[in-house]
Amino acid sequence: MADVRNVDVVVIGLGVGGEEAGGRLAAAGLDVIGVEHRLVGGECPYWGCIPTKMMVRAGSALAEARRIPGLAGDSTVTPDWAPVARRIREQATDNWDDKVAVDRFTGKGGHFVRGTATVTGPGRVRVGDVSYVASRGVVVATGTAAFIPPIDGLAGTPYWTNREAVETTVLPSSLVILGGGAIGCEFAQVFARFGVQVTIVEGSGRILAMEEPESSEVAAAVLAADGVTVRTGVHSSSVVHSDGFTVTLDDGSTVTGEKLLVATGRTARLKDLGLETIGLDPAARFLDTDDRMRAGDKVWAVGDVTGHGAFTHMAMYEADIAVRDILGQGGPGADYRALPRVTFIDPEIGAVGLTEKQARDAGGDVRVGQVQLSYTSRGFVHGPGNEGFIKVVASGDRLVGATTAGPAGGEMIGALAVAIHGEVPLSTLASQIWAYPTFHRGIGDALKTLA
Ligand SMILES: Cc1cc2nc3c(=O)[nH]c(=O)nc-3n(C[C@H](O)[C@H](O)[C@H](O)COP(=O)(O)OP(=O)(O)OC[C@H]3O[C@@H](n4cnc5c(N)ncnc54)[C@H](O)[C@@H]3O)c2cc1C
Ligand SMILES: NC(=O)c1ccc[n+]([C@@H]2O[C@H](COP(=O)([O-])OP(=O)(O)OC[C@H]3O[C@@H](n4cnc5c(N)ncnc54)[C@H](O)[C@@H]3O)[C@@H](O)[C@H]2O)c1
Repeated sequence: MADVRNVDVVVIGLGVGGEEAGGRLAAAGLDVIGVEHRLVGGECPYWGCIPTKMMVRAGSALAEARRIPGLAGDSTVTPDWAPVARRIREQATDNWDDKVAVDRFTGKGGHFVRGTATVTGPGRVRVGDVSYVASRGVVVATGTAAFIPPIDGLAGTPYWTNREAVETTVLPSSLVILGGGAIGCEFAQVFARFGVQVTIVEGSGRILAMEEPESSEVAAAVLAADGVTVRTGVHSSSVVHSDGFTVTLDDGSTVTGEKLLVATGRTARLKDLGLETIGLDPAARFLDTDDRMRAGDKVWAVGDVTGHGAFTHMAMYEADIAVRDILGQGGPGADYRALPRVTFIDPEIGAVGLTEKQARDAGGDVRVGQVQLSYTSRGFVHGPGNEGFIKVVASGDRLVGATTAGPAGGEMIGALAVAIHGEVPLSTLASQIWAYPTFHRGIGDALKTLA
């Protein structure tokens, strides 16, 4: 007979979104159960954003040092993975121990339960032998796992996902990466800069296919300059592992690598959650939500599971909306027009809102402006490492999308996100003063070319 406990809210999954929602609700005085079966904090701090950006930082340091000749003298660069692996263990992940994060949650008044949660009915969640009955409701924040494509021979081989790639203390001599999205490209550049022979196999016609075609071109050029082989428009038909991996592609060619990293997208963790007991489809790719993050009666969903964009800032944003709704505080509902994202290769590729194609498909009077970063004063001064561009997409008298690729591309995009979020008229942007000689002054140049 299960032990039954009455509470206010159960949060399933204490990753980025769940920890934010649960912590805030507990701090507001609700009786909150937070359930996590792995590590509190989720993918971002342990196998995602934080450790991978430490890797990117290390790779960028090597690249900058290699740019010294011609700019500032001579340099000899000897890459060593040991400090990167150490920093990931000691500073990012506490060796994959979440004590600090658990204390952070309980310090706000949340009740932490380590285990796997299953929904058993409206407002009801079971963890082990305990059934929780949540009077206010349940927040589903179970995130995503790496999607493993059904490639002949792949299952059962010791392939890497992002988790093994982050945890590695020893670099392979060669690496095949399946998938040229953000994960594939970020890892490819880092590992290549540390001397690994990297091959990306991307099924679609271009890497970073979700972004502007110009972003894909810049990414392909800089990855090639770092020694990465990029194969696009080919899928792998089979994988064989013996000493290393041999991947056969559907054009009959093969690529080989000591290791194989699968970076072909993510799958929402919804399957074994018991969603059918509350009238939701466990086979759905993502959970449909309204603008208050409600997925059903007394059920909220936040973060990667909603499919609005697998980003930490999205999980935090949606958690905030759900918290306000549960607490009856009102405020603005979800608005995804100004969703920013940054692919952390060098140059960083920042983007916000719609691509040119998405804007044209949506109809309206679409105009586009663009400037190459090397044509701006700051890009010229910067010299080596100044690859990139700024592209702005307008519909009517407002911006609806933008891309900022370049050094600090991820910082530049902030200005354009404000313009889109705040619906700033183009005439107001045109009269703005942009500091000289900054990279972001190129935004003013790009706006002048709108046509
Ligand atoms: C390699 C990589 C790099 C990334 N880099 C960036 C970046 O630079 N910037 C950025 O914005 N985003 C980045 N992301 C994406 C970011 O990590 C995710 O968007 C974010 O973690 C989503 O948060 P979440 O709360 O939705 O899910 P998660 O962080 O995945 O958390 C979900 C939690 O739920 C738990 N859980 C699942 N099912 C159950 C259950 N039944 N019972 C109990 N617990 C359960 C899981 O163990 C997990 O801890 C990256 C992702 C990867 C993989
Ligand atoms: N900097 C960041 O914010 C950051 C970094 C990493 C990840 N993320 C998040 O994680 C998500 C997942 O990243 P991702 O790169 O795995 O997914 P993705 O969907 O962005 O890219 C996956 C790529 O794999 C390709 N692909 C799929 N099946 C394939 C196959 N069998 N063979 C070859 N190619 C195949 C797809 O065409 C696609 O281009 C991203 O969408 C992003 O939201 C964000």
